[in-house]
Amino acid sequence: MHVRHLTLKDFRSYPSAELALTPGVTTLVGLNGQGKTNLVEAVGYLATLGSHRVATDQPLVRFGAARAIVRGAIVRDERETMVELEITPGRANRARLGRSPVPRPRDVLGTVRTVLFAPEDLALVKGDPSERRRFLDELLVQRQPRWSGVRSDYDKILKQRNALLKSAAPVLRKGARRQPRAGDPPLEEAGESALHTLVVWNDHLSTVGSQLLYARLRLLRDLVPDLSECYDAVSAAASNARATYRSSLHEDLAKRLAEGEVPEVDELRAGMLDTLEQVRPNEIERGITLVGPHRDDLVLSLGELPAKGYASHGESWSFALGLKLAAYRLLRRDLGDDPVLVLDDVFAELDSGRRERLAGLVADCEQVLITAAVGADVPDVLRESGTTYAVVLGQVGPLGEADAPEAVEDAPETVEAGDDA
Ligand SMILES: Nc1ncnc2c1ncn2[C@@H]1O[C@H](COP(=O)(O)OP(=O)(O)OP(=O)(O)O)[C@@H](O)[C@H]1O
Repeated sequence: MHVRHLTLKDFRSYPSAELALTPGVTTLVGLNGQGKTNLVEAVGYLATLGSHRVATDQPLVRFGAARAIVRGAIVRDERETMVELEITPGRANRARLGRSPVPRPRDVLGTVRTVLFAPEDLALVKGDPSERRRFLDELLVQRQPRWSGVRSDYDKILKQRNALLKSAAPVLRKGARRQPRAGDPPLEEAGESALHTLVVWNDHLSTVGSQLLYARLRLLRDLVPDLSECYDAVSAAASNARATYRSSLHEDLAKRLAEGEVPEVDELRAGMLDTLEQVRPNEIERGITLVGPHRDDLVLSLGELPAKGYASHGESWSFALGLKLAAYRLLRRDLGDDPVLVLDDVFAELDSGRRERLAGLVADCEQVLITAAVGADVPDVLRESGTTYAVVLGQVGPLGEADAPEAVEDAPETVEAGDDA
């Protein structure tokens, strides 16, 4: 698939912009702060309803404007679909597919799929577990959009359960060490009722949580062989790069998951319920849910060593890139179609060997969107086979022969993108 046309209205720094795109490689070159990343971020938003740079929508709306619009014409199997998202912070976002509004923005997921690699992805290796969970879950949703609903259900249940743990802590403490069984002496009424409510939330949490966990484990099983290959291809080393699942379930089950086993959903659900019972006093003490996919992690390792804390800077880059390229391959295989590959500000961070090898790996992708402050950082093989634009103060124009930053500053005319004309 590819994006044929991108329209922005009050998105980031753009009052308005129209950008025509073609299959193959498009490189956007410009000095810092000119609006290159804003353009590819918009493409990513169409695919994920989120940004790789910020967790909320507010910064995506041009400062002073009330709402932003991102619209893309997406071509897949020679059929074109228009997808439009209206971003209104503080209110429900709206979406259209073709000419028709859809009930919820997430109904457009799957129209365009992207794999985006950016400097922020270094956090996949060096950052908190939440970064790796997000990577897995976003890939899950790109693979099968219905997981977006499951994720959101899980988050809602978790929120409610945490609220209960906090609000009912004093009464729950009294019954914390007790399993409610027939014949037990009664707790005082409030404690009894809170405990039963907690048991109901355990049920919801484990039902939805086990589905999410199962989906993650299957995804990981499919991703790992490509991860090792992609890492080696980028770094030209035989590294044995691996990713294993670290679960918050009880030790026996967690050990099996770490070994790559994917038990049935029912077993995961039972394991989650058991573990919730075990940790109940601790949960009540702390007022948070300690078991479930939201507490899990992905352990990345190179040979015998964990990547986090041990991998060099270059190795960490290769690892993050390996994960993203593996995600690309997985989606390509699953969909029988290429997602749009976005490489945002990546080449400047890589040594020349990694640049050239990455170029070789992505040259056959249906559409690759690249941003770079210095055009010369992007391997010739990519720039020569595709189109290069200069981005200057939010204007996108032809670059011509030269690609030095000075030349970008002097880019003569602009096409397609412009002010609020
Ligand atoms: N919501 C917003 N409203 C107005 N301007 C914004 C908004 N968000 C970001 N900007 C501005 O957009 C400009 C361009 O940002 P962008 O990240 O696209 O630059 P870039 O060309 O990719 O630069 P770099 O090479 O440094 O990564 C920045 O100067 C930033 O201040």
